[in-house]
Amino acid sequence: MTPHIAAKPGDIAETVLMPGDPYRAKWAAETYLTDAVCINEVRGMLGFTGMWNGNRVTIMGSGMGMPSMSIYANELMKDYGAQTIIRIGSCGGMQDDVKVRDVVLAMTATSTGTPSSTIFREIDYAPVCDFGLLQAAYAASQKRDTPTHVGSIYSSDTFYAERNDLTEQMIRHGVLAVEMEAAELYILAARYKRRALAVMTVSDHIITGESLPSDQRERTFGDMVEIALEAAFA
Ligand SMILES: O=P(O)(O)O[C@H]1O[C@H](CO)[C@@H](O)[C@H]1O
Ligand SMILES: O=c1cc[nH]c(=O)[nH]1
Repeated sequence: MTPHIAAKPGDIAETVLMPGDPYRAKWAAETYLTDAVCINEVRGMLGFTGMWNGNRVTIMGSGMGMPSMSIYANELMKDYGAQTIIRIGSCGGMQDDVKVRDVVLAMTATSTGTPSSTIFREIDYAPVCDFGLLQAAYAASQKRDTPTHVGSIYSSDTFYAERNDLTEQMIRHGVLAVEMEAAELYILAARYKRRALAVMTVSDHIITGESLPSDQRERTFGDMVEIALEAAFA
């Protein structure tokens, strides 16, 4: 047990899928896992362990933002031995050809800083995903009709951005989408020598202003869950 996770040692699988939303975790576990058991309810951060295609998987919320992701990813990697964490998130499209409901695979995540920034001092560290997971996720995506984009994303500290100039620079430099957790997840995976990837569905569009309702963000992003599961066990 840790301050934020009540699961017993062994209750959490080596492979963990993490949406920000704990109720997306519940939906994904009910939809894709067999014999799923709830392994955490502390602070409402629901987590479930079950089986997918003969493989043991945990699906657990990370909360919103990098400080929250940092707490859960640290405890999962350090105290529960998680070897692979795949974020299954929503994101805001930042390019004209990245449409709502498309899938984004994040090779790297830019930020203005993460909870880990202080240890890097003057280094502008470049967080990067696990290449094997990325390859496998891309292969899984190509078996589906949903358009999938691979490239860089922006891990922001704000959902309601006030700095339009930063958004403009991200768009100008080809950043595909904005979300709020991947950069810190990639940094922690590098530190603990584990595998990480962010697989996301576009829920909003920064240029067009489109926005899906909360029930769709919670329960309809199945392609990304399937891609993440296939990639984890490829
Ligand atoms: O849908 P999730 O996985 O929470 O991801 C995105 O949605 C939240 C903001 O609405 C942030 O956590 C952002 O990263
Ligand atoms: O962080 C996020 C997530 C979804 N959509 C956004 O615009 N931002």
